[in-house]
Amino acid sequence: MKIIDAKVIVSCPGRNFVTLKIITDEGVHGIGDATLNGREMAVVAYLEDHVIPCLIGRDPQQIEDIWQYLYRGCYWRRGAVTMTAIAAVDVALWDIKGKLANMPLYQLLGGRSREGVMVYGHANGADIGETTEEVGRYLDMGYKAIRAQCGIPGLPSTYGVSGDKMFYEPANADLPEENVWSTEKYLNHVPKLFERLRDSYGFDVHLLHDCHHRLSPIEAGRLGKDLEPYRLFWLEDTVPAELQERFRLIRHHTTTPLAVGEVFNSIYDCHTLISEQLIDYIRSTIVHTGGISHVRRIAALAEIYNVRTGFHGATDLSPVSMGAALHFDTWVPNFGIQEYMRHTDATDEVFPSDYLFEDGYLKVGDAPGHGVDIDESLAAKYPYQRAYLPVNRLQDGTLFNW
Ligand SMILES: O=C(O)C(=O)C[C@H](O)[C@H](O)CO
Ligand SMILES: [Mg+2]
Repeated sequence: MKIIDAKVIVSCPGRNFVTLKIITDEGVHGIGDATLNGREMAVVAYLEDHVIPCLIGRDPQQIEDIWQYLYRGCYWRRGAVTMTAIAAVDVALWDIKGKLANMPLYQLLGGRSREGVMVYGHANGADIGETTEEVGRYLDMGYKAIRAQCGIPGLPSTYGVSGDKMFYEPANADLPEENVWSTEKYLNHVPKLFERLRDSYGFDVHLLHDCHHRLSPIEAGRLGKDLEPYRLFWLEDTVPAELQERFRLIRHHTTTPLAVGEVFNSIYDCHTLISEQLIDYIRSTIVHTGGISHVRRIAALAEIYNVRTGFHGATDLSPVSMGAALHFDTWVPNFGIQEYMRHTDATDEVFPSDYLFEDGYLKVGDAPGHGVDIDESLAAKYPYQRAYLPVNRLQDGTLFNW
C-alpha cells in the first residue's frame, strides 16, 4: 500500500484552519489538523515544501517509521511548526489505519476506558455579575466543569472575555491587537470572582481558571493560596513555562491543582514538571505535540507520576483535532478532563464529525478512524484571512506576555 498524494487545505469559516489530507493507492484517505494560530502559513509551507515530497510512495501503515523519519530526519528537532506538521501527518495516518481496520481510533489505542469524556466549557463576562450568570447558563446546558474568566476593573480588555459568549476567538485582527495588563489589579480581583461563584452555585461544579502565562512564580503561589478556599479543579498557565523548574516555587506555596502545557510541543517541555509532580494536569495536545504517537508517550510518563491529561481544546484547534483528542481521551487511563470550546456552525459544516455533547460529556462515534472529515468544496468557499493573536503591554507600555 502506498501514499499517492497529499494536499494541504486552508479554510477560514470564521477562523483559519489548516488541514492535511493524505490519499492512498487503495482509495482510503486520512486527515490531520495542522493549525497553528497566527502562524498558519508557516506550517502550510513546511508541509508542502518539505514533508509531502517525502511522503509520496511510502506505506501509510508504517506510522512509527514515518514519525521517526520526519522527526529525526529533519535534524532540527522539535519546535511548534515542525511538531504541528508532524502531528498532522501522524493523525492522518492513524485515521487511515482505523479505516483500514474498520475500527474507531479508540479501539486501535487499546479500547474504551470510559463512557464519555468530561469536558469544560468557557463562561466569561465583562464583570463578576455577568460571569456568574454565564456559569449558570453553562450549568443549565449540563456542563459539569466550567472555566470562569472575567473583566478586571480598570483594564479595557482581559484575556478570556469575549463579546460572543459561545465562540471565543482571540485572533481577530489583520495585525496584532494590543491589550493592556496589570497583575496587581488582576490578583486583587480574581479571588472575588470565585468567592461569588461558590456562594452562588456551591461546590458540586468543577471550576477552572486560566492565568494565560501572566504571573511570576511567587505571584502564582499567592493566587493559588488565595483561591484554595474555592477548591478549583485547576489553575492553568500561571507562569510562562519555558523554565520547568519555576513550578517548584509555586508548588511549595499552594495546594491548588496546577495545569500547564498548551504551548508545549514535546515531552522534553514537560518531563521535569511531570517527574517531579510539579503539576496535576498536562495540557500538551495532539495537534501541537507531534500527534498521537508522541502524546501517548507523554501520557504514559504522566501516568506513573499521577499526572492526568487535560488537553487544550480552544476553537483554534479544528474539529479534526477534537475528534482525535476525544478518541485518545476515551482510551487513555489517566484522563482528567478535555477542554471544549464550541466551533461555529460554519466550521462544523466544513468538518462533518460524529462526536456529540450529552450532559457534560462528549461522546465519540464508532465511525472508523477519528470520525471527522473535510468537505473540500465548502472549505474552498472560505479563503485564508491573515489574523494574529493579540500582544499585551503593561500600563507603562512595556511589552508583556499575552
Ligand atoms: O483555551 C485555552 O486555555 C487558551 O489559553 C486558548 C489560547 O489562548 C488559544 O488557543 C491561543 O491560540
Ligand atoms: Mg489556556
